Amino acid sequence: MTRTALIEQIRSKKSFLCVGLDTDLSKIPAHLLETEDPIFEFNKAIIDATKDFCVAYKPNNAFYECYGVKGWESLQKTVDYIPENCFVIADAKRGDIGNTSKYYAQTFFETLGCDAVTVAPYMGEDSVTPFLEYPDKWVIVLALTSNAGALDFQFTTDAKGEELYKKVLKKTAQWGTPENTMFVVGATRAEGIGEVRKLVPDHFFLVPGVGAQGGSLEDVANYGWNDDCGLLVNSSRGIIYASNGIDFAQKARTEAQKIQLQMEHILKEKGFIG
Ligand SMILES: O=c1ccn([C@@H]2O[C@H](COP(=O)(O)O)[C@@H](O)[C@H]2O)c(=O)[nH]1
Repeated sequence: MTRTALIEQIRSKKSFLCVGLDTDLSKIPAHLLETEDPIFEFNKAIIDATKDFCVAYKPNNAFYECYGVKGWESLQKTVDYIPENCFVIADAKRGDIGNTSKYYAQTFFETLGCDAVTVAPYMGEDSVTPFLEYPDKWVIVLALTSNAGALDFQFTTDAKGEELYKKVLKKTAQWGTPENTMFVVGATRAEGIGEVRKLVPDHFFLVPGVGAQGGSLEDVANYGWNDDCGLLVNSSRGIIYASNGIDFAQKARTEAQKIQLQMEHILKEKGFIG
């Protein structure tokens, strides 16, 4: 999906919500466990229930790969089921020497058919550029993450007092363009989002950390907004596990709609939609 098409989806759905498909067999309703493919059946119901309120879905690979071939099949069926007008992110956090990254790119863009894949940039330019060779596909670089461990490396400073995450941003932004590169910035780091926005004013951010991790949507919008919205805000557990009963899909729909309405309000306030 192109940037223009993504922006158009945000305008028409009045939403910049990404629903995270972190589908955990120990958390899904018991009745689904009796089906042939419980992960896919759960995802299918969640997608049907939330597709009116979000512009993106983000399956996290860990929840699928742990089941081997069967997990990959559930993932492939899920990606194939996601409507055409939704942006699909493989949250796989890959990146390796160039000739290996090339095959990761093939996996997520050609075989699986996702629009974007998350990449850890620690191995540098040759580990990221193979993902940038696909037209209309995206690399989403980990920049400032939402977890406690972000403090271990990302905020460490050099002799001039510059934090590592800022160096990573400045460098990785040069490898691609705002048409094929996004950055992961955690919602739990509101002021950090503002710092990142200063360095990369034009790029989209994928922002995990609202909902279960406690980040604030208002803060994200205040610090991370740009003229094209520039934000895809993810919530996984807060939506998909709103209930673990028979009503799970309906409850997920209600949660997604709640966030979409807050987003609509923000989009109006910013003058992005009428
Ligand atoms: O900094 C990061 C990068 C990735 N994630 C991922 O996003 C979702 C968040 O799930 P919630 O249930 O909404 O907390 C999950 O897949 C993480 O692996 C992140 O949280 N922070």
